[in-house]
Formats: sequence, structure tokens, C-alpha cells
Amino acid sequence: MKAAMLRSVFRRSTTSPAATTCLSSRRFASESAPERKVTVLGAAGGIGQPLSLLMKLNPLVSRLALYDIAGTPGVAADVSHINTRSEVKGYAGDEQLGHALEGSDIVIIPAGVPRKPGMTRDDLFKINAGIVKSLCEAIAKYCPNALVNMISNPVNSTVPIAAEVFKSRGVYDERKLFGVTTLDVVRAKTFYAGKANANVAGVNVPVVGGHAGVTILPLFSQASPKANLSDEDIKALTKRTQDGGTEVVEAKAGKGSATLSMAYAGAIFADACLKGLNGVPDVVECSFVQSTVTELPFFASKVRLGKNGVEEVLGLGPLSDYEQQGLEALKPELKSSIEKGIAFVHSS
Ligand SMILES: NC(=O)C1=CN([C@@H]2O[C@H](COP(=O)(O)OP(=O)(O)OC[C@H]3O[C@@H](n4cnc5c(N)ncnc54)[C@H](O)[C@@H]3O)[C@@H](O)[C@H]2O)C=CC1
Ligand SMILES: O=C([O-])CC(=O)C(=O)O
Repeated sequence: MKAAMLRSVFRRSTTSPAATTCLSSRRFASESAPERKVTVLGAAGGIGQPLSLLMKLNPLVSRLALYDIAGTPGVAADVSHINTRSEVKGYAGDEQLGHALEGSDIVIIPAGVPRKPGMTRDDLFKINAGIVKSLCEAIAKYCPNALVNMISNPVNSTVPIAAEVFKSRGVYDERKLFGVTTLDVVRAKTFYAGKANANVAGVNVPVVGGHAGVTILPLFSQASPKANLSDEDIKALTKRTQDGGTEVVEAKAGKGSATLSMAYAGAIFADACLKGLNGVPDVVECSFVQSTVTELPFFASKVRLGKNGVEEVLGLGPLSDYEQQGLEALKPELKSSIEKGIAFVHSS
């Protein structure tokens, strides 16, 4: 359905001028979708640019605000020429951040530095924690009711940082804060489809836990369609999913981490949030959210999205012995990353 959404948008914008005229009147008739403003913070970056493009293609968006410390006037001018519904504006520098955020329904945050080979996501904490904290302070001030889609790493810590900032400003609503783990699901689906020789368009794999190394726990025992994979295959698929980010970091050899697949994943997740806000029933995606699924205060699992953000955090379902072991093994690292994020806000 998601691929179909993008396909239909591409189809619309590549039609002949005559067809476009006739389509555009039809488009107005079908576009009774509510007004929705989406803001991208870090919009001039490796993820930010293709993500801004994909959000421009989303017919559920009526206003698209592109913010970065620099470079956004150019990105916005470029993207704004695309003949789709949303009005695009670029904002650069601290003094324009408030205008970028005002009235936002969803704020997507891919602002911050990416990894280089040899680094862990936690190595990004030093720089990204401060960036995320100050952006969340601005969100608390200018659009406290927006859904926040946190992409900046380390997600296992940046989401707790955001929560603490919102709490300290008296605007925390746990239903509105999401760590974007969709890329883990995208990878698990791709790798599983390859191994199972299945049509990737019909593959589903939940991924739970967090978003770093062993904290990423794909549940291949719940994958559909079912395939008779050996224990060795499942182990290899699990490892490849957990190391997916590192695979890209190494292949890019110092030029950053996943940007294009992340933009795709971020666009899928934001689209799910928009559908939830608009009252579409049964929108379910995996995300790192405040949770009681385990004893940890934040955890990624399937989440039902609704008009106020998280409508229901779904349980883990039956786990294989291997997944149960993975779950217990990931808890210490995830706990300490969460605590590190919380402590940062209280000490700074
Ligand atoms: N959640 C996930 O699955 C994934 C997360 N990431 C993370 O996303 C982040 C961004 O990655 P890339 O786009 O490749 O990096 P990039 O360096 O290409 O872009 C980051 C952008 O953020 C901007 N920025 C820095 N400070 C800012 C501030 N205070 N306000 C607004 N913008 C600011 C920079 O100017 C730059 O344009 C990294 O932390 C990376 O680790 C990357 C891939 C997957
Ligand atoms: O690996 C990284 O640093 C970027 C990331 O989170 C991913 O690609 O999953």
C-alpha cells in the first residue's frame, strides 16, 4: 500500500500536460484530506534532502517546512517546484526555527552528525545529544502538540532526551514521541525476502528492542509469509539486520551512513503517522516509544497509530527461544543508553 502510494504520486507527476490538467481537477476532488503541516529539522542533510523530496510527494501533506542551520533556501526552492499538493518553505538559522515549527502536526528530526567507519552510534552522543535537546526545547515552545519522529542517533538515547526536555517544559505526551526504527524493519523485510525467496512486497517482519547493534531484535519467527529457514539462516539474518547500519557506513567509507534507505523509511513512518492523525483505522508500525512491554521505560515494538499519536503499544507476541535470549541480552545495553539520555538532560 505504501509502495502504491509513492507509485501513484510518481504516476501523477509524470503524466502529459493534458492528462495533468484533467488529473488536477480530479485531484482537488479527492484531496479532501485535512491540512497537515510537516516540518523536517536537518532538511539540508544526507537524509533530510531525500526525505524532504519524499514528503513533498505525499498527498497527505499540505505544508512542508524545511529547516536546517544552513542550505535550506536552496533545498526548499528546488523541492517547491514539484507539482504536488504541499506548499514548501525553507528556514535557516536559529532565528527562523520558531516559524518553521509553528503549527506543525509532525516534526521529523534527522539533524545531527552521522557515523564514520569504526564508530558506534553511541559515539555520536556527544554532539547529537545537545542538538536534539535544543531542537526539542524549541518544539516544546512552538508546537508542543506535534508528533515527533526522532531519527537522529543514538535513537536509544535521543528519544529519552526528548522525553525529559518535554517533561521539564510541562508538555510531555508519551503518545507523541517516536524513535524511528522503520529502517530496521525495511532491512529485515529485504533480507528475509532474499533468503526465503519470497516476494518482498508481501513480506512482514516485526523488529523490536532499540536501534543499535544487539538492541535491534528482528522477530523472524513471526515473519510472514512463513518459510522453512534453518537456525543458521535465522542467526545470519538477525546479525545482518543488526549490522545493517554498519554495512552501509563501511561501504560509504567515511562519507556517512544510510541516507536514501533512511529517507524511504522515514517517509513510510511519517505517512503512517499522518494516516493515524487522519483517523485511518489499523495503522500499525514498529517504533521506539514509551512502553510497559518490558521493564524498560522505552522499547520498540508494534504500535497502533491514531488521532493522538500512539493509540496502543502492542505486545511482543510469542518469541522463539533464540529471540527470548536476544531479548534478555539486549536489555542491559538498552537500559544504559536510556539512562544516559535521561542523565544528560538533568546534568546540562
Ligand atoms: N534512525 C535511523 O534509523 C537512522 C538514523 N540516522 C541518523 O540521522 C542523523 C543524520 O544523518 P545524515 O542526514 O546522514 O547526516 P548529515 O550530516 O548529512 O545531515 C545532518 C544535517 O543536520 C543538520 N544540523 C546539524 N545541527 C543542526 C541543528 N541544530 N538544527 C538543524 N539542523 C542541524 C546539518 O546541518 C546537516 O544538514 C545522524 O545522527 C544519523 O546517525 C541515520 C540513518 C538511520
Ligand atoms: O548505522 C548508522 O549509523 C545509521 C543508522 O542508524 C542505520 O543505518 O541504521
